[in-house]
Amino acid sequence: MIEVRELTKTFGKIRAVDRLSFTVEPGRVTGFLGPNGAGKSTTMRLLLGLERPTHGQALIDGRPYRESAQPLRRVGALLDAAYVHRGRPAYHHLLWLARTNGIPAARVKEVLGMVGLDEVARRRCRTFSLGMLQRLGIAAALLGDPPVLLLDEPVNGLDPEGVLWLRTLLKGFAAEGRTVLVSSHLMSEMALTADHLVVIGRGRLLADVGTAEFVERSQATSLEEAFLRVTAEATEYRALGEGER
Ligand SMILES: Nc1ncnc2c1ncn2[C@@H]1O[C@H](COP(=O)(O)OP(=O)(O)OP(=O)(O)O)[C@@H](O)[C@H]1O
Repeated sequence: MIEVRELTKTFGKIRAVDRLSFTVEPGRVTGFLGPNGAGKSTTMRLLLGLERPTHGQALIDGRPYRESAQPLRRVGALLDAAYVHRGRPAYHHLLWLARTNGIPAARVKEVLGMVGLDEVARRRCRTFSLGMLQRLGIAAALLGDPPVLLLDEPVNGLDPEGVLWLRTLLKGFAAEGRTVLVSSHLMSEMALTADHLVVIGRGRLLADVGTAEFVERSQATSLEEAFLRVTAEATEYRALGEGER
């Protein structure tokens, strides 16, 4: 389980995450939504110990991620697909990750097959398209067969077959009782993939609710409409509040 408790992160005067609290339960896909700059990536970076909270806690199974001896076996994460050694072949990128986490080399071939990159595994990462890099990043996240997946906009750049494959994979993961947190701006895809949503705006929690209920509550006909309504209302409310102070 992922737990965020009263989490706050400021960068100078910018409050990227603002007293945010939510939990991500196992057994379902949780979509992490919010407009540009809402604080999704910062929250994920805090969960992975890549930033230190100004206040509050970001925990995975009750502990900070930094304390893991073999982190890839605990959490599979994809934050930025371009964050690879460009001169290294895809196979070696994964092999290096596997070796540092006590994962057998045979698993590298397995995940390359799972993400459909086996035929290009010996090519250097710099020759990869965005979609291929995303697949490589997902392969890295799957290496340790982790109980928790944390993916920041993994759908970007994937072709239609890749989008369907990822949707099936995430749902399958959740059905096995694992925990999945996935951010995306693609509302139609999130409507198909996510059972539950955590929606944030300007670092604050706007909704922590089932996907169907989120749409119903906003009296919208689609997730896109509900999302636009909820985030616009929050912006108006904040602007009003700030004007009154
Ligand atoms: N290292 C940093 N230094 C200064 N400001 C930062 C830093 N990282 C993030 N921010 C700011 O924090 C806020 C939240 O950014 P974040 O990237 O977490 O949002 P996001 O929801 O992931 O956005 P997007 O959907 O555009 O990816 C933004 O105002 C951003 O400019």
